[in-house]
Amino acid sequence: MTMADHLIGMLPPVPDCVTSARILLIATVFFLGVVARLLRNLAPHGTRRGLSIQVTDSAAAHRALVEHSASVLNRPIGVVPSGILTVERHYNILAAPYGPYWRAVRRNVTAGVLRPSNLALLGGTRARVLGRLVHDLRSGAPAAESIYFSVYSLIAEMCFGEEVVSELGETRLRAMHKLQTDFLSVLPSFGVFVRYPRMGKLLYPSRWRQLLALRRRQDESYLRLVAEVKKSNTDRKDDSRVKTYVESLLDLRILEDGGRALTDGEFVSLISEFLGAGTETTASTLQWTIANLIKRPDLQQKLRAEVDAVTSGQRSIIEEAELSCMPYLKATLLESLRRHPPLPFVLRHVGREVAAKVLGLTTVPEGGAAVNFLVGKIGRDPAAWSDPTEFKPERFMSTDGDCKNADLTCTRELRMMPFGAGRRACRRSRPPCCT
Ligand code: HEM
Repeated sequence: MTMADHLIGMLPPVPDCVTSARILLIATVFFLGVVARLLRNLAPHGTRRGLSIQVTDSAAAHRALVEHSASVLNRPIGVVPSGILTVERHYNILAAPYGPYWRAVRRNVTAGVLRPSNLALLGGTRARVLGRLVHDLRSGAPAAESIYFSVYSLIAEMCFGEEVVSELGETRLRAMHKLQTDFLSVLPSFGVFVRYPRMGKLLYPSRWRQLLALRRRQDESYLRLVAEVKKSNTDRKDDSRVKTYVESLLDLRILEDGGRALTDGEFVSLISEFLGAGTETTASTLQWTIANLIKRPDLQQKLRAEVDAVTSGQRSIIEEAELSCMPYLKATLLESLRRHPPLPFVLRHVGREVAAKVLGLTTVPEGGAAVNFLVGKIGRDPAAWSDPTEFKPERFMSTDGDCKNADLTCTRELRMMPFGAGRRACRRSRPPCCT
């Protein structure tokens, strides 16, 4: 007997037409209930309304992400917005399931373009981009926009190379940056197509068309640049320069998958990720750091004194090697990453057994659950940090107190994790003075 039958059974005998009306009413209420639940689950911003577990305890995060990192290797596909691009296996690194492809593309970026020795060779590019940023800010250009575009230009050069980017020109580079920000701002609302592929397309046809159009524009602009990198590579004799990200992707072979090269779809996903992940995180960190320095002229003065000491007050550019002699700059960046981590949480798919054993959760369904590790809250935990909401770089200057909390690798213990933790952490992309 269904719930509707049960309810009808409880009704007193009434004329037929009234019974039909009641059945219709009950059926309508049930139907509306089902539709309401469905729509709640299809919430436009991609937030999962089902089982959502949040971890704010740093010891539990360390146990799960570091001590049991071999068991929590994947992100929950249905909840990661970029998962939408994986429908045809066009994985980026972030969304790729653990396996040969993930290992190959991750190793390629960490041991290649983001290798500290490689980054050290980019001093000239950084100086040029910084010079243009200072010029833009002095001429009154909007600060946030200028910071984001400067970082984007730097990451674009690391991706395609100086020659290809300068041939592209500023107007077209700005258009590409706009495409990237448009894409990132609507990406969360596309999560619905990953969780409910058929129903999502049926209920949100215009959003689906918007996704396809954005992806097509990415295909067109990135693949054209890949072709130009390929062409300029064949013409070039000089091997001493820094290898760009696209060059490394062109050389990459997935050995455990028959030694295949990357597909066009994978190229587009990986380039989009590199430009997006590299720009948003770095620019947001810079923006928060500058905002805090503007609010606190006393901190600005301390930093100025350190810069003057290193450059003897003569130069506006700090060399890579000099960064290790700048403890106050390091402390300021660490404090910025602790107080305002660009990614406020990291996600993992956690199996039922690990959830019970490591996190003490006994209600996780058989297939496991999505777990949010709240990076922001962990970095502001009053049990681990004194005055956690204050912006105090000094906490990282002493050899005792909060200073011991600065281990960004989270290997031994975890008190802040702006770069995540465990095998899926963002490695090798830390600011050079914070490694
Ligand atoms: C201030 C700078 C940055 C911060 C704070 C940051 C933060 C993060 C965080 C929190 C994660 C998730 C880690 C986890 O799940 O445990 C991540 C992953 C990732 N980040 Fe970064 N990131 C930064 C810069 C960059 C840059 C410059 C790039 C590349 C150009 C990059 C590429 C990636 C990639 C590819 C992943 C996915 C790693 C994987 O799933 O294996 N990040 N990042």
